[in-house]
Amino acid sequence: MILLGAIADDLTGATDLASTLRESGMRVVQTIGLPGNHLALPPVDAIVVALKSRSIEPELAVGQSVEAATWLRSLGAGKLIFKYCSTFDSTDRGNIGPVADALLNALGADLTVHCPAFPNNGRTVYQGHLFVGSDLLSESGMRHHPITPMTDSNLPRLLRRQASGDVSLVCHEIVSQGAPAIADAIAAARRAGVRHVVVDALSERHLIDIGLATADLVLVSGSSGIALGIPDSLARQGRFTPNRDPGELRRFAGPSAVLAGSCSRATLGQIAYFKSVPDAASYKLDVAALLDGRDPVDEVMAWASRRLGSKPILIYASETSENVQAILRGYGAGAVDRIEATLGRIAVELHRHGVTRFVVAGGETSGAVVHALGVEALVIGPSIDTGVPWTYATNAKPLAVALKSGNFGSEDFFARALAQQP
Ligand SMILES: Nc1ncnc2c1ncn2[C@@H]1O[C@H](COP(=O)(O)OP(=O)(O)O)[C@@H](O)[C@H]1O
Ligand SMILES: O=C(O)[C@@H](O)C(=O)COP(=O)(O)O
Repeated sequence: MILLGAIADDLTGATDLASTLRESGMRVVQTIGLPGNHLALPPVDAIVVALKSRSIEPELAVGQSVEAATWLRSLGAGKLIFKYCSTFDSTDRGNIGPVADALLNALGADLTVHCPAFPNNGRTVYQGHLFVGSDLLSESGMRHHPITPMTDSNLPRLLRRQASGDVSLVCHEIVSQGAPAIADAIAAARRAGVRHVVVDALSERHLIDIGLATADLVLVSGSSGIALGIPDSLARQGRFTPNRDPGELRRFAGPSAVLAGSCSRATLGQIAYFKSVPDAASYKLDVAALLDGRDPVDEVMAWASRRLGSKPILIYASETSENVQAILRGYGAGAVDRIEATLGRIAVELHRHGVTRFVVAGGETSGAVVHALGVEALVIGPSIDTGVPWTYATNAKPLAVALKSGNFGSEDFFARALAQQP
């Protein structure tokens, strides 16, 4: 039996949430999609189901999310989290509003809260407006996102366009008074027939208070920040005792490797830093040659096998956004799938050559790599950086993976991750 279930709309977002729960003393497993019945799981307090539902058709996202919710409830989860991106990645068609509505219906619940704030990564909500650092969401890089361009920062307005039922705001003036004031405001919203309540949050303190104030809600939604207060609120209800070591660092013998397909600014900085580390070796895939039909895997493996075990290695396809745009103009949108598939095949070859620890940069890239490696579920270990833990495959021979959302991690992330797993 589990206490808590979560449905995440992407893989690295799921890992981010799972890591937040683990940091509060929960034993957590993340499944890659909805697992089959055969999957054997260790005893855990929470399960996070990582879907890939952020940008698929709303009907599909709704179907998969409800199926995941039904499974999590059948395992005993008394409370569910719907995790989406801290930049509220969605369009007027969804998928945040439709999925939240469908989950409310499936759970027989009347109201949920929404809070994408993630203060540690600069995402805050003030008067219902989402900020990325000091910029409104609509003035951040997210306004140019290729699939979910965010041109409005007003969360209640965004939700009114996507969801059914009334939307209201619990603003900073109330949130800053603490959990009882937030709970009163939510109760008033419920009496007024509101279905979706956006809650301001500028700090982790606010998020913890929101967790305490929503103890009786069966569904909460937001970024990983929404989970900060939940273990504590379950503990206060006498339902959870934090584990002293909820997912220890596991050390596996064998070499390690970094694979990067993310082209985000943070990842490009991490690659540049890694290349400056004495003794580290890096290999840049010739993406144009790959897309012209030359298979690079044998060449990469010849390069890697000379270094495996003696040096930390990085293999990457990542490029600046101008170069990526040029590749996409030249080779079409299908290019990204071929790059992802190639990194997946390289991961399989490296694993066959004894690599037991992978650091992977990029949400889609991580999906391709864990899929290629046949990973079905990951036990969550200690965090390397905000939102990025070491994780351990439950069904493969010794295999540790650190899946990094493109935007996450400090400059020395790769080197630091590998240093934790010497
Ligand atoms: N040189 C390149 N040119 C074009 N696309 C690339 C290149 N390198 C990687 N990609 C693709 O860019 C995408 C990056 O997305 P993702 O892995 O989700 O990273 P992030 O988390 O930063 O968004 C992947 O689909 C990857 O295959
Ligand atoms: O909430 C967040 O910012 C992350 O958990 C997340 O979902 C990141 O998504 P990608 O940037 O698409 O990896």
